[in-house]
This record gives sequence, structure tokens and C-alpha cells, in this order.
Amino acid sequence: MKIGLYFGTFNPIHVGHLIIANHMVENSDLEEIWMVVTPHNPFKKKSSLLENNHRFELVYRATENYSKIKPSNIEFKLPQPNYTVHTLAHISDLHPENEFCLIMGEDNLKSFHKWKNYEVILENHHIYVYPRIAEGKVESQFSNHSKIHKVDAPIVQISSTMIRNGIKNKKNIQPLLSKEVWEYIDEMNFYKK
Ligand SMILES: Nc1ncnc2c1ncn2[C@@H]1O[C@H](COP(=O)(O)OP(=O)(O)OP(=O)(O)O)[C@@H](O)[C@H]1O
Ligand SMILES: O=C(O)c1ccc[n+]([C@@H]2O[C@H](COP(=O)([O-])O)[C@@H](O)[C@H]2O)c1
Repeated sequence: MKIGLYFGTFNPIHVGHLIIANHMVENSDLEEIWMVVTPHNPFKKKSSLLENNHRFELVYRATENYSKIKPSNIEFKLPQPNYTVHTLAHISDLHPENEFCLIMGEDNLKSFHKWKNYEVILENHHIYVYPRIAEGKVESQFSNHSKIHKVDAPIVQISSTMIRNGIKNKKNIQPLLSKEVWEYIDEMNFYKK
């Protein structure tokens, strides 16, 4: 099976993430999308980060009604910070029957040359890139690469930061989250301080 891996901190998962995952699985040759919850992105500070299990629970609840989108906690037991090249090797060893592709926003492609062993990632995996508004340029080595495929997904300007700040400032951010995600965040009093 051809599977798209959508990595993220998902603190919390929002409708922007779901729109991308659903668009990818419905409009490409990817048969399933696995949302891989990252404990620690090597480029990000761990502050205001909800515990791994809570972020996973939110992804689980958000994707429960999507048969082709699955949550994954595969990175929880891997060394931190989480380098994607290691996770891809691990996941491919565990599931040799599947082909794993990487899903990435154009913003991440702009800094992809800074990722650990990015050449190894490109040697072994295809990357599906969706448009994203961000400063900077995609390096020329990636612009016509045979392993990098552009998918014309919609651009949604929502971020987890916007949601965390909104909750802290007592704003209604419910339309930005799945109902199940909002209910769990509210019930658990997440992001209020
Ligand atoms: N609205 C969006 N549309 C498309 N891709 C997104 C959107 N928000 C985040 N992403 C991408 O999804 C992946 C996971 O997102 P991440 O968990 O970092 O969310 P975020 O909203 O960017 O978080 P934060 O605001 O905390 O930095 C990243 O590759 C990120 O670039
Ligand atoms: O492997 C790397 O060098 C690397 C550098 C930056 C980001 N990543 C991964 O990219 C994913 C997206 O992260 P985030 O926090 O923007 O959702 C997450 O799984 C990170 O671990 C990976």
C-alpha cells in the first residue's frame, strides 16, 4: 500500500491539517495518510507543548471518522529530538510491505536542505508538497526534482499558535477545530494559561 506520512507537532491538530490530509488522500495516488505525532521537532522549543499522549488523543479523535486517515505514535519511543530520517527508516523496517511517502508544506520544503540527511530521505522516499504561504525560496535543487510532487491543495491560513493564543485570551476558536477536538480541549482545560 502507498501511504503518505504527515508529520507534525499537532499542538493541537486543527481543520487546516485535516483539510490537507483529506485532500491528499482523495486527490493523489496515496491510499492512506498516517498523521505522525512528533514529540519534539528539532527546530522547535518544547515550551507550551501539551503532553505527547494528549496530542495523540486529539489526533485520534479528529481522525476517528476518516477511514483513510490514521493517527500514529511511532515517534514516541524513538530518541529525541525527532529526526524524520530516523523515523522513516524505522517505519519502513516495521512495514516492508508498504511504500512510505512524505507529505510536506511548501514552507517546510524551503528549509528542507537543513534537515538531517535530507539527501537520504529523497533517495528513499517520494515527497508530496502542498502550497503554503511563507517567506523565502525553495532551493533550485528541489524545484524540478523527480521525487518531489506538487499537489494543488487549498491554502488555509490557520495555525496551532492562533488556537492556543485564542483560548488563552478567551476567544471563541471553535470553527478552527473538529467538534471532538474542541470538546476534549475544553473538558481538560488545555491552553487556558
Ligand atoms: N493551516 C495549515 N495548512 C497546511 N499545513 C499546515 C497548516 N498548519 C500547519 N501546517 C503544516 O502541518 C504540519 C504540522 O503542523 P504543526 O503541528 O507545526 O502546526 P502549526 O499550526 O504550524 O503549529 P504552530 O503554530 O504551533 O507552529 C507542519 O508541516 C506545518 O507546516
Ligand atoms: O529531520 C529533521 O531534521 C527535521 C527538521 C525539522 C522538522 N522536522 C520534522 O518535521 C515535522 C513537522 O514539524 P512541525 O513541528 O512543524 O509540525 C516534525 O515531524 C519534525 O520532527 C524534521
